[in-house]
Amino acid sequence: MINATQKILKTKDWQLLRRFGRYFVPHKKWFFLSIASIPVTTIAGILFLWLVENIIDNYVVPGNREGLILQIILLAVVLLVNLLFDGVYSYAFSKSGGMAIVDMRKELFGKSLRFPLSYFDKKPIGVTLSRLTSDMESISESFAQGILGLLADSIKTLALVGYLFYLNWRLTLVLLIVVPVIVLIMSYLRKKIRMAYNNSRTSLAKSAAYLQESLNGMKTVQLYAAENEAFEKYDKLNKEYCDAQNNSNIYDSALYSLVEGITSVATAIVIWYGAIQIWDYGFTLGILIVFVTTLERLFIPVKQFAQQISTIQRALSALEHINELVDQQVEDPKAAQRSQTPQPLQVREIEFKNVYFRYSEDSPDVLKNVSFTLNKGDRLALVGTTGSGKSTIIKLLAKTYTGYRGSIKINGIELTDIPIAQVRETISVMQQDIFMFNNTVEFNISLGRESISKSDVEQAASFVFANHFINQLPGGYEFVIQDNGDNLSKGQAQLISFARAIAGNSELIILDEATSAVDSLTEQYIQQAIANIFSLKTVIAVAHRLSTIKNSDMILVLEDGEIIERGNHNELLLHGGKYARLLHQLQEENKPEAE
Ligand SMILES: Nc1ncnc2c1ncn2[C@@H]1O[C@H](COP(=O)(O)OP(=O)(O)OP(=O)(O)O)[C@@H](O)[C@H]1O
Repeated sequence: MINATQKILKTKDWQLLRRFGRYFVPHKKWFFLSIASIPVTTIAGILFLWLVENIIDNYVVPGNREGLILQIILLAVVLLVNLLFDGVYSYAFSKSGGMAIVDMRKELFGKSLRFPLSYFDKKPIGVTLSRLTSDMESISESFAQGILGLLADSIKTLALVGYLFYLNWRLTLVLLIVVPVIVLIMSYLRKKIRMAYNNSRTSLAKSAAYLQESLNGMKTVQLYAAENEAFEKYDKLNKEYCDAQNNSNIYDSALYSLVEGITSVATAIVIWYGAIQIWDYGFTLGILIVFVTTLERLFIPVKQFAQQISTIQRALSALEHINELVDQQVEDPKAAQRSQTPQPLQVREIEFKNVYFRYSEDSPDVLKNVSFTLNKGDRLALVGTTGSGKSTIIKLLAKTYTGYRGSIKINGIELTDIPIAQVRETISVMQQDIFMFNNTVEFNISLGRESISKSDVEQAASFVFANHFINQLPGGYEFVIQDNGDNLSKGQAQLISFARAIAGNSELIILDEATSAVDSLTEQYIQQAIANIFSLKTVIAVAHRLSTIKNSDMILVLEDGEIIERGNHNELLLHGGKYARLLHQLQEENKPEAE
């Protein structure tokens, strides 16, 4: 049966199993305990049969009452030992498997926290979610029901077959004729099962991704009365999943029924041939009963083998999916080994030199020949129409994306040579789309970073004028912000994001200014907060506010990925080019703010 298992599993599967086998190493104690109990249960199983034969042929048939009780007690003891060690086997095996899967989940979640953001651009969150939840669950189930049973059953069956050969080799050979037939059927259906199961996992991941996206975008869905469309799309995806699942079940059932049918026919043949053996070769009744008992015992694992293989196929398919996560490059492979977070760089100079960038090989350059230099304390504003490449400059500097051509240096060191963790410690990005965690105001500012104390949080909030509104919230810093900041105004969320960036104490602040209009008091706070940040830090701002632009030392005007104008506010106004037109447009759009 082990050979059959090897045939059923391909080399790639063995590689997968070997790859994931390393998670068992720390729990090998339990694993070996379970393995050690297999010989005990195997010997107990054979001993049981031997005792049955002995009792029937030497006590029951000759009517020998003396000593029968002792034999029966022995039989019971052997059965109990068998049961006990069966229990030890399952417990220890499940324990090692369970712990290995917990470790695997922990490691992969930790790893996915360090996936490059570009990974999440390409893969819907729901897909990763489904890998870490349902695929893991599937492995855990298959592990307990598939591999666990298969291992013990294979050894027990081999021992049983050996014993049957010893009792009567002819009858045993007849019995074994069915095995190659079963193996052939299983090899044929294996591919189908794997394919069907793969399809069902993929459609589950798709529908999970859509579900997650719809729940996240619930407000938009409801406000645009798009519930029916969302429902229909989910219904379709759900049906696709159901169909894929059905397909997988059909192959599963076909496999099980075929094996069941073949074993029933084989049982009939064996009973017929066994009867002939009794008439012609003087079989004892004891051996006949042992054979009939063993037939059942032998075919139970053979039948389960089919089930176990299909469960293992499921696990392998889930492992294949999870393998994609294992193979996914993380942003900074050495980060996990570092015990301390790296020190931020003391920024003296940032230099972009002839930088070109495109998001993928087959798309056009979105940055072309971008060059500029920024010194400590400088305030740089990036302006330009939508899609001109402002945010891309920031994403490159923050190492959200790599693969630029040209040179980007901080303090003369090429960005590619600076570990990503150090870049992130050096730079704080105030994002336009602010993500709020379902947690307190304090957590949303500190983000749980150990180096940031409660007083750091309060200082940062006062520095950016967020303390005024925070103190008015019920519970102040303990006020719980709902999912994505639904119970805060846009302006308040912006102030919290300012405090979040300042609390990190980074020297270089990147401000991706939000365009959303806020009330005039909050606007005043925001402008004062930006003025405070400008007075203290080196800042690069994707600027939309006139005040931010005017207060910058240098303005870069971007168009279609290129810097078309550069200078300060007055110089650019005098020049009367794109900047002057953009400014005019801004003043028109935002009359109350224009000075
Ligand atoms: N993740 C991405 N994948 C592919 N293309 C992208 C991606 N992000 C941005 N782009 C493209 O790169 C170009 C520059 O985008 P970028 O976001 O830098 O512009 P922007 O000037 O910041 O615009 P806005 O003011 O609207 O935020 C655009 O054509 C955009 O479609």
